[in-house]
Parts: sequence; structure tokens; C-alpha cells
Amino acid sequence: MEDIRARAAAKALLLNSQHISPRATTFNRLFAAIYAGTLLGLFYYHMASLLNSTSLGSFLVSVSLFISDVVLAFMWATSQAFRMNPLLRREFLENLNELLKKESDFPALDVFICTADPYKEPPMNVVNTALSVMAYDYPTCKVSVYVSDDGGSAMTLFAFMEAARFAAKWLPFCRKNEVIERNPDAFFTSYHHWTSETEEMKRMYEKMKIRVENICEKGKILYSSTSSHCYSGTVGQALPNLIYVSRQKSLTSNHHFKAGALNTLLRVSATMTNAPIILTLDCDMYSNDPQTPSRALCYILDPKLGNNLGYVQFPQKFRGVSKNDIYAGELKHLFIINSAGLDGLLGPNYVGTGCFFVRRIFFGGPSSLESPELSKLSPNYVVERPIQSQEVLDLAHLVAGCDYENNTKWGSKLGFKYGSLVEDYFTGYCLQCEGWRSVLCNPNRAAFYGDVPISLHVVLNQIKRWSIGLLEVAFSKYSPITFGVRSMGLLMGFAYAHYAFWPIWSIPVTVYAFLPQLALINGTHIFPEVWDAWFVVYILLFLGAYGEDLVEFLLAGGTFGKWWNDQRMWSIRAVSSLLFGSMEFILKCLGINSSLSFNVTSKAIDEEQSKRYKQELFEFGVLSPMFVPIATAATVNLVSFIYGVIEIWRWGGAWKHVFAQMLVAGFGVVNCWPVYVAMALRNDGGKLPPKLTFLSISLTLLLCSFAAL
Ligand SMILES: O=c1ccn([C@@H]2O[C@H](COP(=O)(O)OP(=O)(O)O[C@H]3O[C@H](CO)[C@@H](O)[C@H](O)[C@H]3O)[C@@H](O)[C@H]2O)c(=O)[nH]1
Ligand SMILES: [Mn+2]
Repeated sequence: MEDIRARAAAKALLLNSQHISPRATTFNRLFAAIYAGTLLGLFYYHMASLLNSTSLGSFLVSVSLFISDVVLAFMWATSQAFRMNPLLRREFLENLNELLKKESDFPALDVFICTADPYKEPPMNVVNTALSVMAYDYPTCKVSVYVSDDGGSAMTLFAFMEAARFAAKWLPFCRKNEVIERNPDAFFTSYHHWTSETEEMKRMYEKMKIRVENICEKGKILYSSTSSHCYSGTVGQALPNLIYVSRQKSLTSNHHFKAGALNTLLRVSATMTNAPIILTLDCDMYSNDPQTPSRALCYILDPKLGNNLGYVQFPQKFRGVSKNDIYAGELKHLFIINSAGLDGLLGPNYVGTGCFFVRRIFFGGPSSLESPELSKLSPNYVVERPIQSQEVLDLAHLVAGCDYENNTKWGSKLGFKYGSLVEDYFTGYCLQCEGWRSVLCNPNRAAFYGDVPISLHVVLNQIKRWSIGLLEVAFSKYSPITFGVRSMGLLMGFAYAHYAFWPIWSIPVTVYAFLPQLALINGTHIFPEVWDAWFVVYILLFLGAYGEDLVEFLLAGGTFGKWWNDQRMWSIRAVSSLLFGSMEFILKCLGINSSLSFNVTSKAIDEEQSKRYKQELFEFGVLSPMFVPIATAATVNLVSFIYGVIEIWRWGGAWKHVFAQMLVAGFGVVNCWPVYVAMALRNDGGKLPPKLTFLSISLTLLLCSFAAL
């Protein structure tokens, strides 16, 4: 790749450009300064109330509010890193074509696809993902697709044997007809100009699908999970390599979940193709644009970005999102807004999928090569034997063995990093600390599409796993607030700290979801009254934060409806996933619960659920303990709001004292609307289970009567 970069420099070909909006940056910085000043005012107010508190009760209330606001201020301060220098980029594909004239000019590409559970991740979807990348507009002899199957499932293997056969027809069909939608499933559901050739393709696809689904229904093929498989098939000349890998597992060794799977793929692919560029994909993220690898090359081959560029991250985007995205599954801030912000600093964080890496990144910092234990695994080793030669297959089996990593540097100095359930965040963070930088590529046509979870329970469990993983990093010796700030400077360190400490949002949100409401019932006034200048400070801070969030969301292409759900899910997550995640993390630290595991997000679709999702009805349905704080908060807010209304009606003049608390409770009630509906007004399978409704109403009565004492 060095020589191609040199050629690009000699020809002075512009492969990409970057654009900073001076207006947005200036506005953000000015706004941050004003907001910071207002925050100082708030803390002055807090100090005064702490010093003036007369009873133990009022002191405890003041302390809780103070701690909550400290957390909010910390999260605000760390999030400023995303706003100081946001960057937009463009690629010039026509110039890349000037540069890469022959097939041999293209660097080889190894694609890694991970799957783990044939029931939660239907093999047909995994196959569609693989087909979509096999059909990339890229010299076929340069592409190899490696599928890691952590479930060791014969069904997935069977599906891939079928897929390899189908690919031999599908790829030429796509090239000939210039199909852009190269995921067969997406193509056949969106295509309308049927020709006899298309009909024929569709029939073949349907037949394959039925064969695969039949096998899955029977679930009857022999299941083998104690040996490692590497099947490789090169079906004809004009097809990319497709390699199925199921690493060896045993009950006594730690597999490190997805990070372990990816490291196995790193080694297996090194023995077979050792391509200098690697794309990692989750099985639910298919390619939506065949030109994506070329876009990534526009950065990787850019001589200006040089040897420090380690990865090009594409944002996660989703299909099948409901009209107003009720579970905020798009996570616009995480994947788009904040990533563009980081791009103006040292580059976006790695989000686990849709990311093109330079293989060299997994072997030490840009200027300090870390050698693997076998020279054949090293990034500059050139594979000379064909994939199917016995020698290569033997080595591949060896490096996929369950004990292979013992006493090696894999997971610490080499490859994807172990030690956190969010291996993507942790790996990207460590790599950036080593001095690698990254780029966000966010083209108009989405490069990849994934599935969003369509039930609340699944969403909350996913976020709970993330919270545990993030806290593992936050409280490790690599904490971004210390190690990160030292390695990458204040802003990058802050940005990573913002994520690592993400679960502590649960503190202020839980406090604000209960304390002002219960205090209202108790007759205690905890906020300044309406005509007080300090009330204005509160209002400015609230409107400032929500307003800025809304504007950013709209500028990133969101709608008001989606934003409303986004802010709602922010508080729902905080009182459930983040709270439970933090508790599980604490239990783990205390040694009480030591078996944290990677609970794979279900991608299987239930027809009834999917219908309710389209109608935008919140899906409760199961007995999840995480629903209890949500439902309890909902009822407490309602009771408190009604109580406040009655109070004002009885003692008209008192309204200015309770106004702020009424505002908080009222905001809670509006946000909790779907919860009330799920408790009382619905009768479908997704309503809140009566047991949980009963439990949360009892808890509410308990809390409210305690507060009324
Ligand atoms: O032991 C395991 C567990 C998971 N996976 C794969 O990892 C991927 C992500 O798992 P998923 O359950 O879909 O997790 P999500 O929470 O939806 O994914 C986000 O969060 C993960 C970290 O928690 C990242 O790895 C993902 O890239 C990111 O999209 C899937 O392809 C799985 O098949 C494995 O290969 N082995
Ligand atoms: Mn996923």
C-alpha cells in the first residue's frame, strides 16, 4: 500500500476532502462558555442551600440534588469534546479510479462476520449479510469473507454451503444488471421491475431459503462444539473466498466472547490470505452499497493521512425503524453526531461493525511493531500457499484452538482487547491511546444497514450489557479520565470518559424521577420559587441542554417525533438498564457475581411483536425486573402531579412554591404516557404484566405514604 500512497502523492490526486463549519463551531464554543457560567451559578446556589439546611432531612435532600447536578455537570462537560470541532468529509471515487487502474493495484480485503447463536441470529440473515459483501464492487480475487460461528452450529454451516452455491449465480447477476442492492433479501423485497431472469433468481433464492429454514426448524444436524472447523471453498474463479470458522471451545477456557472470536479470525485469516485491510461486520449488518470498500480506500490510501490512520468507521444505520423510532434504536448521538465531533479531534471510536481496519493496527502502535508468537501471523507476512493446502489448513486449525492464546499477547498487546463486554469501545480506545487515528465516513447512501431491536426488554438488556462493559473500562487502570487524558489529551480523554461513565446518568435521572415528586407530597419545597432569580438559572440550564440536543438531532436529519422518543428513552434507560448494569458491576467488583456474560441481542422476528412495533406500542410483555423502576417512577409522577393540582386548587397562592416540582412531575407524566397505556389501557401480549403493575403500584403507595409522614 505504501507504493500506492506514493503514487497518489506524485500524481497529486485528491482522494477526499474535509469540511468544518466555522459557524457551528463558533456557536458551540460560545454556547459552552455561557452554559458553563450558568452552571457555576447553580453550584453557588447549591453551596448556599447546603450550608443553610436546618434539619437532617433537608440536608439529605440538598446533598442528593447536589450530587445529581455534579453528575449532570460532569456529563455535560465531557460531552463538550464532541462539539468543539465537528468535521464532515467527502470522498472522490473518480480520483481513486485514476489511481487504481489494474486489479492488482487493489489491496486485498478480508471481511470478518461474527455470529453466535442460530436461534437469536437466524442463519438466513447471516447468509444475506455475507452475500452482500461478497458482491462488493471490488476485484473478486482480492476479497475473502471469513464467518466466525461461535455457536458452532451445523445449521449455520449448512446455510453457508447453500450460500456458496447461490453466490455463483447471484454475483454475476448483480454485476450484469448493475444491481445496487446486493443483499438478496433486501433486493427481492424492494424490486419491482421483474424480468424473467429476476424471476428465476428469486425462485432460486426462495428454494435456498426454504432448504435452510427447514433444516433450522428440524434443528437436526449433528451438533459439534468441541472441535474447531475451518471449511474453505473457492467456488469457481470469479468468486471471493468464503471461509467458515468455528473456533474450538472448552468449558475450562475463557473465550472472551466476540473479541475472542475476532482474534481467532485475525489469526486464521493471517494463515490464509493475510490481507492488509480488514472489515469487521456483525451478522445483522449488511452492505447497502457495493462501493463502500472504495470509499474506505479513499482514506486508507491518502498519503496526507499517512501511516497513522488505523481505521475508517462507517456509522451504524438501521432499517425497519418505526416511524418515530420509539426505542431510540438509531442512537443518532452515539453513531453520527458524536462521531463527527470526534472526527475533528483524533477520530471516532470503533463501534464494532462497519469498520475498515488496517491490519497493522492490531500489532502495536504506529511506530512500535509488536510481533506475534508465530512469524506467519505477522501483518507483513506474505502467504504463498493456496488456502486449501494441507499446510495452511493445519496451521489454521492450530491457531483456532481453545488453548492457543495461553501465554501469548493476544487480547492485551495484540488484536482486539479483552476485559470489557464492550470490546469495540475498549479496543478502539486502546488503539487510539497507542497513537492510531481514525476517520468517520458517512456517505449519503448508507453503507451498511442493521436491525434494531423491536421490544423494550431486548433493548434494555442490550444497554445493560453495554453499561457493565463501559464501567469495566471506567474503573480499570486504563480509565479514560486518567490514562486516556494522559495519552490523548484533554478533549479525547473527556470524550471517552463521557462514554465510560455513561451509566452514572442513572444517578441524576433516578433522583429527579422520584425526589421532587415525593418532596411535593411531603410538602417540602426543594427548588426556588417562580419569581426567584435562581429559578431562571434552573430553567436556562434545562432549556439549554434540551434545546441544544434537539437542534443537533434535527441537523443530523432527525424529526421532532424521533427526538421526543430519544429523550424519553434516555430517561427510561437511566432508571432501568444503567441502574441494573451498575448494580451488576458493583456485585462483580464485590466478588458476589462473577459470571458476567455477553447476552446476544435477539434478531429473530415475532410477527405479533413486529405488528405492535409498527403501531408504536411499547412492548413490555415479559416479567423483567427492569420494568419495575420504570413503572414505579411512572405512577409516582402521576400521583405527585395529581396531588400538586389538588393542593394548588385548595390553596391557590401556594402554586409559586410548588411550580418547579409540578413541572418536573408533569414532564415525567408526559414522558411516561406509554407506560400508563401499557398498564391500564391495553390487552395485547405486549402490555405490562399485571404482576408488575401490581408490584409497582404497591411500591408507589409505600413510597408516597412514607413521604406523606
Ligand atoms: O460470544 C459472542 C457474542 C457475540 N458475538 C457476535 O457479536 C456481534 C454483536 O452482538 P449483538 O448481540 O448483536 O450485540 P449488540 O449489542 O447488538 O452490538 C453492539 O455492541 C457490541 C458490544 O457489546 C458490539 O460488539 C457490536 O458490534 C455492537 O453493534 C454479533 O454478530 C454476535 O454474533 C460473537 O461472535 N460471540
Ligand atoms: Mn447487534
